[in-house]
Amino acid sequence: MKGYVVLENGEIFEGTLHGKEEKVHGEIVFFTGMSGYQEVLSDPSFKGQMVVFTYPLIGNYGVNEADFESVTPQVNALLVSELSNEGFHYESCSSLEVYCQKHSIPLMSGVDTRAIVKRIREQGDMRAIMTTDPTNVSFEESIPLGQQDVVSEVSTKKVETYGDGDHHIVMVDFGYKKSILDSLISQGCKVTLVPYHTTLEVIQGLNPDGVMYTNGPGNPKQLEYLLPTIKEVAMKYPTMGICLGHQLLALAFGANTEKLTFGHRGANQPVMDLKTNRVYMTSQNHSYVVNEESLEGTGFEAKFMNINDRSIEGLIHNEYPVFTVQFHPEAHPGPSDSEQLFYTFIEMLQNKGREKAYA
Ligand SMILES: NC(=O)CC[C@H](N)C(=O)O
Repeated sequence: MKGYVVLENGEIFEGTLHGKEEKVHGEIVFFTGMSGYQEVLSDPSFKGQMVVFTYPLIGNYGVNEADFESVTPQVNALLVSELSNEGFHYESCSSLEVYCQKHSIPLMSGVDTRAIVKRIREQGDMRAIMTTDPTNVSFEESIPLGQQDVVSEVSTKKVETYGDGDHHIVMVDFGYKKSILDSLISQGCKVTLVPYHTTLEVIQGLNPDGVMYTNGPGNPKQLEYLLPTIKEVAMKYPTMGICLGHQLLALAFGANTEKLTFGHRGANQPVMDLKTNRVYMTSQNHSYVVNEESLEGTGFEAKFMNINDRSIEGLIHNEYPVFTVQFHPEAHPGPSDSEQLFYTFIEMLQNKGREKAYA
């Protein structure tokens, strides 16, 4: 069936709509990895977003049982240039189209993805509506960008423990990727997953060795009411923050965040370690960044920088054993160049301080 995506700037792009016919609203963003569509569609940080893939052929290795980042799909819609329905992989158990149909994820193929991406690069991430009737759409029905309350939709509702390692980590869930949990368990951790609004008292009651603040969807400033708790926790326990977790820790200590014109979403973002000048290729998925000037007086200093646009990619605190990354050391999708940062975190717990962090 013919489908359309209507951008907030008024432009309309057409394609073939597979599955769900009803109108879908979302923020339209683009992902530049050549593979990884299965991790993308199940990463809770994409909640509320329609993802355009810049790689022209999507679906060619099917969908398997192993590579989901969460139990259910998270994206609002997918837009691809050419859709492959072959699963050229021994682990494939479904085609992308069948999977999306089964889970009511609207998938549009045959779209001029290059043109949409160029528009987003010029005008920024914007709202969009996917529909079969482009004459009957209104953006008044969709929430303005940065104002959606998406974390409460994806965060766990209960406290659950995974793994049985020696280091006990409380992982505060803003929409965690399964690979973060897997990375911690493989580093010898027992992980207690808690809801995003868990209080300091509850965390203390769990008696952790360290705390992990996870990735998650939306604008970090929507969660301003959590900042006092986050700061108190970080002053008490060795703490690591990934992506949204990084942004929230920065805000908690008094720094500021801002929205990029178009986000970093892909599997090959070059990031420099400012202490060693070593460059890592990283997996990324974010719209917001910590503003460098705002770090003054927070005790945080920049540890990692994006080589493409010089934005802040990670922080280390001068006084407390706290470090953060804007990128995804757990990879999935993308390179695992920076995976050792989980080991750095474990060393930090063992030293009960930051002396060995980033040694
Ligand atoms: N992956 C993430 O945690 C994303 C963080 C935040 N939602 C952003 O877009 O910047």
